[in-house]
Amino acid sequence: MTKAGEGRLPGPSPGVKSYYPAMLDLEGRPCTVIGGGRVAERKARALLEAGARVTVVSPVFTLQLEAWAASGAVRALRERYAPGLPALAEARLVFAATDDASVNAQVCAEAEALGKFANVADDGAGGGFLVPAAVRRGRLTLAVSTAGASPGLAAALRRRLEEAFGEEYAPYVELLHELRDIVQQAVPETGERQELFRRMLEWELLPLLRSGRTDDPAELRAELARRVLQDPTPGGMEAIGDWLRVDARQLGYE
Ligand SMILES: C[C@@]1(CC(=O)O)c2cc3[nH]c(cc4nc(cc5[nH]c(cc(n2)[C@H]1CCC(=O)O)[C@@](C)(CC(=O)O)[C@@H]5CCC(=O)O)C(CC(=O)O)=C4CCC(=O)O)c(CCC(=O)O)c3CC(=O)O
Ligand SMILES: NC(=O)C1=CN([C@@H]2O[C@H](COP(=O)(O)OP(=O)(O)OC[C@H]3O[C@@H](n4cnc5c(N)ncnc54)[C@H](O)[C@@H]3O)[C@@H](O)[C@H]2O)C=CC1
Repeated sequence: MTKAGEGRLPGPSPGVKSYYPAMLDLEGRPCTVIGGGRVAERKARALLEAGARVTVVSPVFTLQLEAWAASGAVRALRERYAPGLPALAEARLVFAATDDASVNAQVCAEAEALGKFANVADDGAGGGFLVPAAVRRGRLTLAVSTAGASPGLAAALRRRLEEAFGEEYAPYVELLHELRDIVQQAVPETGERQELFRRMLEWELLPLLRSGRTDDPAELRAELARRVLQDPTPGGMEAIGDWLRVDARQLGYE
């Protein structure tokens, strides 16, 4: 560990664009996509998955965007982009996804002037933020970005992550979340809590949760919660680890 004041000042490596990774809560927040093609549809889909209020602006939409508009999932404004658009002024995030580079640049400039972050489909360096390729497993998100160097590589790595981190991670993370809440209530001392969390990560839960291996993740969660509450100590966590191994053997994995 370096002492305060020592070493190189934090900053991007020379010559390499260094983006700041963040998880945005867009639930209920207005976001506007300019354009109605394939790329606009992909951006709109990700926004809907995040619970944003989505407006799309374009004279023409894909069939999927049309369907979302008809069902009320998105608001569709059938017009070409022009500066001063209220849907842009009210948006938290702006996406320029038309096939016209000059329109995308205009959208980007207007968003910038209004102090908004924009994503520009044909100019990664332009707008303020990029969209990474992402794998979602419940509360777990794995995101990959190449800072615009190769979106195809980001997508390929996403596919590899999808294989390596299966659906079982969703109940796994849910389980850790629930047990974490329990330990936070039961153990007042931070250092002790950290030790328990560390040991929980050593439990062999993932093979148990892999599809078809345990009947009911909620039942397993309840049983683990009971055991954690009974003995919230490092020894208790060790004992649960042993119990899980025995259980795993009974289920026929070892
Ligand atoms: C800069 C960025 C801006 C942004 O859009 O945020 C951007 C820009 C551009 N993409 C282009 C092409 C393609 N993009 C994809 C796919 C994705 N592109 C995404 C993000 C980003 N793309 C941002 C950088 C992300 C990063 O690097 O970190 C993903 C990850 C997320 C998403 O869009 O949802 C999503 C994969 C999702 C997934 O599969 O999981 C494919 C593959 C496909 O379509 O299947 C191709 C064709 C193959 C190829 O060209 O590689 C072109 C050239 C257009 C042209 O030449 O005409 C530009 C413009 C330029 O490079 O300047
Ligand atoms: N960032 C990314 O992931 C990718 C970006 N691209 C880039 O994104 C651009 C768009 O790609 P696609 O969606 O496949 O094109 P597309 O041709 O399917 O769709 C273009 C859309 O822009 C709309 N549009 C055109 N002028 C407009 C205006 N003045 N106001 C509002 N809407 C307008 C059209 O109505 C159409 O809906 C491409 O030209 C390419 O440069 C391409 C592939 C991936």
